[in-house]
Amino acid sequence: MKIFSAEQLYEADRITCEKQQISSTDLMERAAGQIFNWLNTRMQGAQVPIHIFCGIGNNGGDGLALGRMLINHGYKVEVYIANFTDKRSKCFLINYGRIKDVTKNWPKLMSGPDDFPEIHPDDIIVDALFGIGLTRAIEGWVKELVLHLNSSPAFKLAIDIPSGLSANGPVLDPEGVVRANHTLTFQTPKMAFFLPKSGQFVPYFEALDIGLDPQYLIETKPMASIVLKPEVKSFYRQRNKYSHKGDYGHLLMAGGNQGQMGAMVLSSQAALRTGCGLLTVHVPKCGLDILQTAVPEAMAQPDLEELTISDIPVNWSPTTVAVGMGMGTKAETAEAIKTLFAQTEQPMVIDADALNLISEHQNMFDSIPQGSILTPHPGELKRLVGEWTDDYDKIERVKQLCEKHQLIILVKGANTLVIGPGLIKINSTGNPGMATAGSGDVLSGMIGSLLAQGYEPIIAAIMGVYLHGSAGNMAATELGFEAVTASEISSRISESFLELFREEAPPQNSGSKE
Ligand SMILES: NC(=O)C1=CN([C@@H]2O[C@H](COP(=O)(O)OP(=O)(O)OC[C@H]3O[C@@H](n4cnc5c(N)ncnc54)[C@H](O)[C@@H]3O)[C@@H](O)[C@H]2O)[C@@H](O)CC1
Ligand SMILES: Nc1ncnc2c1ncn2[C@@H]1O[C@H](COP(=O)(O)OP(=O)(O)O)[C@@H](O)[C@H]1O
Ligand SMILES: [K+]
Repeated sequence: MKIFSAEQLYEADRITCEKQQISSTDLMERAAGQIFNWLNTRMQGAQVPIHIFCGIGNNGGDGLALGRMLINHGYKVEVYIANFTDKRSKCFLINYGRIKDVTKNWPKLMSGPDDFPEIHPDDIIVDALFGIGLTRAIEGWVKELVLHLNSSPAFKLAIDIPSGLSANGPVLDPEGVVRANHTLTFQTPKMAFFLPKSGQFVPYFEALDIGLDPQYLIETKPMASIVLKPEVKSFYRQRNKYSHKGDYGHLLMAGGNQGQMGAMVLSSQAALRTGCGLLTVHVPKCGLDILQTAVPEAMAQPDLEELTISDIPVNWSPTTVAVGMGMGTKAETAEAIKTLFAQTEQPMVIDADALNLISEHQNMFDSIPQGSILTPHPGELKRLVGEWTDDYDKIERVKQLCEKHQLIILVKGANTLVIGPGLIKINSTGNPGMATAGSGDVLSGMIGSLLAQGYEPIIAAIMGVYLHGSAGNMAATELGFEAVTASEISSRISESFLELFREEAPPQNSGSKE
């Protein structure tokens, strides 16, 4: 599913009106109609007071049009206008006129805190103050209005985007954002819904189809796209009946040091469960027995050193390499990584301490094989790209690094981003139970395994992240967030593959029909 910027959505609106020969007021009518259908399906005429708070732009116009539709269907509605300027949009004005035609209870013009209404906890608030046209933080008494709405426990439904959030820009003032319980957004989700600082304001959302021009939506390169099951399923490659283990790649996994051998155990198990044909682990001598006992399927190649990694021989040409898990950052390990990069051309997975070493020796960037996948957690990422000012600055820094060195870099967390040259993919699986020791090691093993099986690096990254999150979701469903451990995620990798091919139950009632 694509994510467009506010600018692209305005363009989509314009082209839609032009091609479908409708006015922007007609398009607003369609949009408000979808919100009405959604509410009407759920409320079935219930006389719960609905308070609609409108701004003076087109988001406010949506609120007015919705108010009229609800009034026409006998709902109990109060409409308020935050009358902070007389620069009202055309569609707002048309809908302001139209609502006056259907009720004697005209919208109440608010010009300060004295006009704020009391809201009963069981009422419903509709937030139509600002949409994607927000250009600056909400200030003055309108901000006080947002605080007033936020102080109410009433259910809050945001139209298009919670007021105070930018569609694709940083949060300007976290206090001045409506804390909506649910957001009904038009056509496609907004970037803000998926990034940590702004996503917290969008706990639940649904995208309502308002019939924007399909050609524009298909042909326009989005700023990002969300990875959903059908896409991952399309990547999956069936196994040939006559295939043998040599067809599924030989992964070399290097890492571990005294006290952190578990990371390698977790990665190895995850790699095997993800399907690579052969696995060789390279660990310091002290880890040999641990690996051989915990993961009997893997072959083990001991380092020359007892306690740490000092060389990673690849003269036997593994299909690919995953390096760094629990590896430590000793000087001899840095040398081993440098040699590994110099001797390897094919893309590899680079995680954890290998990333920390690269951060310490920035000249190593130039020798990382192109197409390699870097899997930093937030701390490692900060060391790689420096301190960022906001989520968008973080993405920009990662994008630049990807382009400069032709790499794929993950921004891990809720909605992990897979960023590659010219592309941002947003993962849709995963849960906070996965914020647990070793879950990143499982992910590296999975991606390394997919890479070894011949999936393109970008596909291996997208697929690995999706399946890892899906396995985590199954673990959380069965165990609850707190009891999710990396091993529990790993043991559900098989389920995550099977789930790709499970048929969905048909939707009950989407509420988004016209
Ligand atoms: N045909 C269309 O263009 C459609 C527009 N739609 C609605 O239109 C919305 C966008 O409408 P607008 O572009 O009119 O913008 P908004 O309604 O989001 O904002 C209104 C105006 O407020 C001003 N403003 C921005 N930040 C402010 C601040 N902090 N304090 C005070 N004033 C501020 C801006 O000049 C902006 O134009 C969408 O989010 C959606 O709800 C929908 O009806 C779908 C169709
Ligand atoms: N709140 C969250 N929601 C979803 N996934 C999460 C969340 N927190 C962490 N994760 C996932 O868990 C993994 C954690 O990786 P990482 O921090 O590298 O773990 P470790 O270093 O312990 O192996 C990542 O894949 C990340 O996306
Ligand atoms: K809004």
